[in-house]
Amino acid sequence: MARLEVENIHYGFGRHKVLKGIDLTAEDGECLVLFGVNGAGKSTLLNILALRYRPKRGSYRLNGQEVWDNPDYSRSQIVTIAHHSHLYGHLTPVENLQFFSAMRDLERTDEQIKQCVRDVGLSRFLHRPVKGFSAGMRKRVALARVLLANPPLLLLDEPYSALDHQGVQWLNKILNAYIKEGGTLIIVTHDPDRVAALPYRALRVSKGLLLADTVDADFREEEEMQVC
Ligand SMILES: Nc1ncnc2c1ncn2[C@@H]1O[C@H](COP(=O)(O)OP(=O)(O)OP(=O)(O)O)[C@@H](O)[C@H]1O
Repeated sequence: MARLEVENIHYGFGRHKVLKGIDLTAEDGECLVLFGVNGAGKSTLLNILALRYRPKRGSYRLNGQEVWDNPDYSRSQIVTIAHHSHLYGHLTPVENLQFFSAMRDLERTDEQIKQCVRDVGLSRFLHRPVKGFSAGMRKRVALARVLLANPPLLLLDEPYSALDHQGVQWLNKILNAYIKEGGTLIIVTHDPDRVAALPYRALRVSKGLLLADTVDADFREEEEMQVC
């Protein structure tokens, strides 16, 4: 369970100001989907929520606690799946998950770990090094970590990329169950069709701010890419 409260977050790279006063709240069992044009700042915001980037201004509280007061504990409450799946290529899915479990002090048994790998459709690949895997298979291994950790807060950056049709359906089933059990989920995607099966609140990162996604399509088409 995670209740997020973000207030007035600012973040930039050098002189390039990307986020200019982000306010965001998310409750237990809520799914937020972040949309926005390329370069709007969606991944930057996710990196802040994952405590990879520390904003110079603003506050970020998780269950009432300022995250930067105890960053190690805060990180232990979060699993992030970003563009790069952060797997060790020479290790098998089971070994990758054993390592992840040890790093997080999850104390999962080998059987629990194997079951998570089976649950993402990789039964035949339990003991093969990940370096030979396709992008979609790697994504499945990364998502097996979500099943293993069952974190209070889950941050997913383009989780559907590289997944086949069956993979998308399977992922949405897992995410629906996660939300129902009270997990808090934030997804970045460009594709509303992919998340249509989820009960979500749509937000849009635009011009450094986070807005309810009520802007009509004509306006969106006029939006320019916000790259520097
Ligand atoms: N490490 C970095 N160093 C410098 N500039 C960066 C860095 N990361 C992102 N930016 C810039 O910050 C802005 C926001 O990038 P970000 O990746 O957050 O956008 P995004 O909304 O996720 O885009 P996309 O939809 O293309 O993934 C862009 O202008 C980008 O060029």
